[in-house]
Amino acid sequence: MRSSALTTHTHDQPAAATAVELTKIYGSGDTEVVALDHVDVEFAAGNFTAIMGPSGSGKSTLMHCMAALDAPTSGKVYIGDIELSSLNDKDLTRTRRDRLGFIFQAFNLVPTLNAKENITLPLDIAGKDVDSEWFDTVIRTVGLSDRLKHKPSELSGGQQQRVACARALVSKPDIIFADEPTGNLDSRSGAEILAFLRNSVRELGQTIVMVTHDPGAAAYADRVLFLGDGRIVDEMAEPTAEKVLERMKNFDTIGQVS
Ligand SMILES: Nc1ncnc2c1ncn2[C@@H]1O[C@H](COP(=O)(O)OP(=O)(O)OP(=O)(O)O)[C@@H](O)[C@H]1O
Repeated sequence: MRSSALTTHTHDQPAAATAVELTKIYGSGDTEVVALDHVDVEFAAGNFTAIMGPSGSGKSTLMHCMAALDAPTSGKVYIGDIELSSLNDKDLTRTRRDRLGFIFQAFNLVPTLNAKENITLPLDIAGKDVDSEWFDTVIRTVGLSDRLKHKPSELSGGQQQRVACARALVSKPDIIFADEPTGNLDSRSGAEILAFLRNSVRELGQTIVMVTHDPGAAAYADRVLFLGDGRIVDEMAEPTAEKVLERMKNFDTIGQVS
């Protein structure tokens, strides 16, 4: 069992999350796969970052290690100033619950609960009060005011993902990790979700890290990180879909087939 002492880490600029020399190796011997190879990265607070790269480049592994869903082989991950490997299981669960929000490709809603109940579920489980003013702001941001009594089966895919976005936003997490959040949506619903995520960064000050394969989705971010073979090989500020697509094409020309 690890110590529960919190290790502090000082930054020149406060970052919502930081990886230092983050390495993840799956398997051993002949079957060893280096999924992340000494990755150093900071995710600035109040920023929207997209992570792109060919299939197998380590995007999901990076997100899972940053989000305390998987443990690194070596290196450190910080959420704010908290170093994750310094936490015992209980503190890790609490950190995940209190400081992190998640949006997945599959909406992961509870079918028997209505939209409002799904949105407040994490707070209810944590025994925390719902800040009704904040709840209203979030609901307005994601445009769900007239759908709160509906069960997931009575909502479209886009509406269900809006519920998942609201659920992630409502507890005011330090950072939201989104894994292909528009992967199951038609392009119009996907664009709506991306606009909500963008708005939540601009208007609510939310920090978001999103894995995507879609250059159009990455263009909503402030910054795009490009992973190749478990390393950050490039990054782009003020991305456009065209610029991201061009950059992704370069991966193919150097043999990293997507
Ligand atoms: N549980 C695991 N066991 C063994 N190898 C794994 C495991 N998870 C991931 N890998 C390997 O680690 C590498 C990185 O995988 P990862 O899923 O992070 O890539 P990705 O960029 O998210 O890929 P995709 O775009 O296809 O989802 C791949 O070679 C993958 O096969």
